[in-house]
Amino acid sequence: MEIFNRMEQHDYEQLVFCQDKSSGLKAIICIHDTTLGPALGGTRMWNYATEEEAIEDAIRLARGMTYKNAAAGLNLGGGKTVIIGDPLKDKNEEMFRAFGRFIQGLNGRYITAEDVGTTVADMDLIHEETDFVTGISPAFGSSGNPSPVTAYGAYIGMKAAALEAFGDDSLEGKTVAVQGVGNVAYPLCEYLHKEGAKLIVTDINQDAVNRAVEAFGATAVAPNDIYSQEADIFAPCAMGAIINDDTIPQLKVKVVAGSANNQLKEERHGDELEARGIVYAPDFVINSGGVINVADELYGYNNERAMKRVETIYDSITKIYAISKRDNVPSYIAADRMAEERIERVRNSRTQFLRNEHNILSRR
Ligand SMILES: NC(=O)c1ccc[n+]([C@@H]2O[C@H](COP(=O)([O-])OP(=O)(O)OC[C@H]3O[C@@H](n4cnc5c(N)ncnc54)[C@H](O)[C@@H]3O)[C@@H](O)[C@H]2O)c1
Ligand SMILES: CC(C)C[C@H](N)C(=O)O
Repeated sequence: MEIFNRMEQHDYEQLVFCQDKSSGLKAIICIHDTTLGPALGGTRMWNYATEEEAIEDAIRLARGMTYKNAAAGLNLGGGKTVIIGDPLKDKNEEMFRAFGRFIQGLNGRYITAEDVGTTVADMDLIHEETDFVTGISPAFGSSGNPSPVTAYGAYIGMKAAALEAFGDDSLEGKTVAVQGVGNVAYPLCEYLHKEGAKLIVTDINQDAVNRAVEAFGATAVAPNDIYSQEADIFAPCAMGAIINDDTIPQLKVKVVAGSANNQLKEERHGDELEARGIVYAPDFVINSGGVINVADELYGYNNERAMKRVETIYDSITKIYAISKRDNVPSYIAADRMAEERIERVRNSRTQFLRNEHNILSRR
């Protein structure tokens, strides 16, 4: 990979490689854009097959956070970290503390939180070394695990998408095919079950599947069969790039709405969904509940204030469909525009000179 060429696409600011031999830490922090504020984005731990795959994931996820934070109205830029390793086997205290020191070295340009493969306990270890971490234990006055809040945001975002597709936002009697029943999707299934939706679930982890079958009477299917189910809604809640040339022709649903990041393998797959009349709820908007919740910690966590902002996901998804119709563009483009316009407006208003400790007037 030509790293600088790759960074020039979409104008990435910084890529940081962190290595600590004694703990086995191999982490890549990517800061995409800090126009709106410090880059906030989670840390993913995953057993990547190659370093290139890990870099690519960090890069794609970091840009997603820029758009997510901008669209959510947060004063935060976008970044993300990937740690190379198996979260079930390779974690240790020293690793997360070493990682915390690398974050501290960035002096607030990057703030972390949970993502796939990391937990509140991991964030607490990072917190031993730096304050630039969120999603730490409620015992510290923090918001804890963001996943249940992400799930709530995904649920109300799905209702907004249902309104667009079916003319009614009720999910009662609708069949939802859920891919991955992990930290976000399990509480999402709980909301759906409570509303009377029928659930079809899959996961590569059989225990996760069994839990959902027992708790919600869900129908279990094999991982590769989830795309072709006779369902109303497909909820991707596992990994990215699952809306692609192989899966789109299998879809029989009217809505794609789930928590996974980077659902579209390429942008043209968003065009393809639109061409098939499938209502797509743009991922970085529908899954922004978690970051909205952890970002509130930066002001001194207030659950009521955070949840009020999470509620706006419904209106944001509705607004995206309105922009999509007004501008005659697919919903993923409408969502991108919403985020990009905010970043550009702030970028332009930041051109005035502001005196601080590091400029030409600092000794005056
Ligand atoms: N946790 C959050 O607050 C949050 C916020 C925003 C976005 N997201 C995104 O939502 C998605 C899920 O996050 P999570 O925190 O629930 O992660 P998780 O690891 O708890 O759950 C993911 C589940 O997907 C399963 N899975 C992985 N690959 C699969 C496949 N090919 N087929 C079926 N199942 C598969 C895993 O076994 C796991 O049970 C991720 O893309 C994450 O980036 C999470
Ligand atoms: C909680 C967040 C900071 C990170 C979350 N994993 C996301 O992708 O939005």
